[in-house]
Amino acid sequence: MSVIEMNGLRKEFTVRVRAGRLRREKRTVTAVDGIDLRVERGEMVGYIGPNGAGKSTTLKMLTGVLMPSAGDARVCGLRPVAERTRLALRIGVVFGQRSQLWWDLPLRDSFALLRHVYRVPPGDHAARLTRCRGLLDLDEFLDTPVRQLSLGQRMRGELTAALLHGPEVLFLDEPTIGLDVVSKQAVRGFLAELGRAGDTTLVLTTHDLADIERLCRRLVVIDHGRVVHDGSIAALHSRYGSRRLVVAELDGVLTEPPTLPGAPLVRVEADGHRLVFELESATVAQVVAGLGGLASLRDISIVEPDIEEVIARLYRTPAEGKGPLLTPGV
Ligand SMILES: Nc1ncnc2c1ncn2[C@@H]1O[C@H](COP(=O)(O)OP(=O)(O)OP(=O)(O)O)[C@@H](O)[C@H]1O
Repeated sequence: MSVIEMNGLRKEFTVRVRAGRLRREKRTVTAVDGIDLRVERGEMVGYIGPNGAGKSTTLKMLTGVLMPSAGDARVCGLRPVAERTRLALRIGVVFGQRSQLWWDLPLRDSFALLRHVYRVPPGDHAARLTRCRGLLDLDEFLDTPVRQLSLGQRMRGELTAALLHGPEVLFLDEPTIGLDVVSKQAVRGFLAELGRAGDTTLVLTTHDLADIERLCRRLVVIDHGRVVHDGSIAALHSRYGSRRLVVAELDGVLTEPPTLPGAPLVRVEADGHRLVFELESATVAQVVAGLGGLASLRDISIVEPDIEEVIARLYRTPAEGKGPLLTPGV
């Protein structure tokens, strides 16, 4: 059995919108539009999409905060809303904008309280806390009231709080939003370590694609509440035709642009001393060999395709049958 299952999961909101100077009309906003997805134990899934795509709404349905309008979700075999209390013992949730810590208490006391809330055996609690203290460098601010923590420190506290009861699934909504480079690295390193251990399933929404590149082998992209891509980052690159580039620095300048089979020349820079080729079917070795016969090579480098660029292209591509987000209500 998959640890997360969604079958035709759908969520609509009824909103009132202005329709003229004094009139207001009811409209239905389709936030999640029939998602079918399975996540297996130990997977690390990046769940991304443009603003308003339906990411947070999906996570809220999976964590029992929101009731689906239609379809069905199961997390750890449980129905999130109907079995919310049981589910809470088996999942951890970190929502970047919200806190599960006690504002006036030092972190250490929040952690102690959580042990009682979740009825965690003292030995398990102590072992998990020791691990988090080491990996997330908590010791410096363990005795500081949460209200005095910086965002990065608080986020490290939130991650710890979400893990102390040993959840099987961890849902993270924008865990690195607003963090400085060092805190981001700490959080990513910690999550990567958690993923490597293999017993926690991770679902992560983020607008920071470096999070995804660092952490997730599987990428689910949603737009207008529908899945528009489900697969690896490499699959995304090949689907959108993004290829690696080879940049060759030459000692001299060629009189004619070189033609290399399987590696078209995409641009010439530095007054002809730098040539950039796209690797279509040729290998780097073939490009080097082909160029070596024509000019003296000073340096060669490979540029990986830029994920930001691919994702931007994906967001701009209209999904098949993508309807308007707002439909008149009934
Ligand atoms: N409580 C609500 N009432 C009405 N509309 C809502 C509600 N919550 C979300 N929506 C709408 O549902 C759509 C999806 O919102 P959601 O917050 O799930 O998107 P998101 O992908 O998480 O976006 P972001 O990246 O901006 O956080 C949006 O059009 C949003 O305005």
